[in-house]
Amino acid sequence: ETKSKTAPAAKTEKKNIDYQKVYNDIAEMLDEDPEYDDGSYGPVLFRLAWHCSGTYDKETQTGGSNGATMRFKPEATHSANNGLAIARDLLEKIHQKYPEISYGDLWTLAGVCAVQELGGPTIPWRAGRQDALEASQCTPDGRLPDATKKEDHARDVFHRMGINDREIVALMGGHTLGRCHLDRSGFDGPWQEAPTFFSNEYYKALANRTWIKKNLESGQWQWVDKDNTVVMMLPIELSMYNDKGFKKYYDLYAKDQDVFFKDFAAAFKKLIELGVPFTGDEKVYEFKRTTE
Ligand code: HEM
Ligand SMILES: N=NC(=O)c1ccncc1
Repeated sequence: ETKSKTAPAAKTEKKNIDYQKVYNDIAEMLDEDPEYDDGSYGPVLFRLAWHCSGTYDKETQTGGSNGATMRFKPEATHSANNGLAIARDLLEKIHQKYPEISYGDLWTLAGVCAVQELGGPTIPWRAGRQDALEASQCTPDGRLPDATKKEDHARDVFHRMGINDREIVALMGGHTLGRCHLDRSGFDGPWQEAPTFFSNEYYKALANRTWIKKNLESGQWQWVDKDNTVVMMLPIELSMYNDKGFKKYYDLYAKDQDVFFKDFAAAFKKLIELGVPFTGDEKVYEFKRTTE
């Protein structure tokens, strides 16, 4: 697999981009349509940041957030990325206001903003991603995880990125936000009852709810809570929860939200920085929304 060609490594820092203003504008946009899903664009923006990063392969050093190759087919229209044009189109409005920012920096900053503004931990972020000039050869096929598979598939996908077992379980807590959509993935519903609040409820749901199988009109099946069938889990998620190597971390995060927040922030920073050619002298931001 060949790396996509990126623009000359123009140092993004020298473009004097006011990243605080970009952050504030993204934060402002999150709840601009109260009718969208559960009232926030945060979850779909956060999913974009993960999907544009989760294609990384540490052996071939291909994929990842550098390049923002989801702007091009086949990635843009791949079924694993169904629904993410909503996020890319929302951020295109921000990019028109700040055309100097790379798409990879914009998409990952939006993921950080979504988590932080929805109550999650502070995630250190730095600029340095360059826009690819053309599509990458690495499509999501086999790179992003398949919800219908089992825990060994999850390990294959994340270990390929260089993400270890504890980091995998921490990152799965990202499902505390948002929901599945039948018309995007064929699955349906949220993982917890407050899907626009970042918390450790995802782990508590796995530990405390009683799960039964539900067949879906898409032809897929998923787990639903016996007592509240709105709340769901994907097939792979109960397989992961019951895996001996993963279970101790699920139990830890269900008991201690502070440890989850600390581990999630570190793991998500690692994920969105996979494969990015940082020089090492980029400024590291820890954003708080400001009103300038
Ligand atoms: C085994 C790994 C994973 C699998 C199989 C998986 C699968 C899925 C599926 C099938 C959906 C539903 C998409 C839709 O119908 O809209 C989804 C949504 C989502 N995923 Fe994952 N995911 C995984 C890991 C992650 C990770 C690591 C994160 C972030 C750190 C993440 C964040 C999200 C978010 C925020 C949503 C909701 C998006 C929305 O509300 O529009 N997922 N995931
Ligand atoms: N978060 N992961 C996803 O949204 C997803 C991953 C793979 N295939 C479909 C959807």
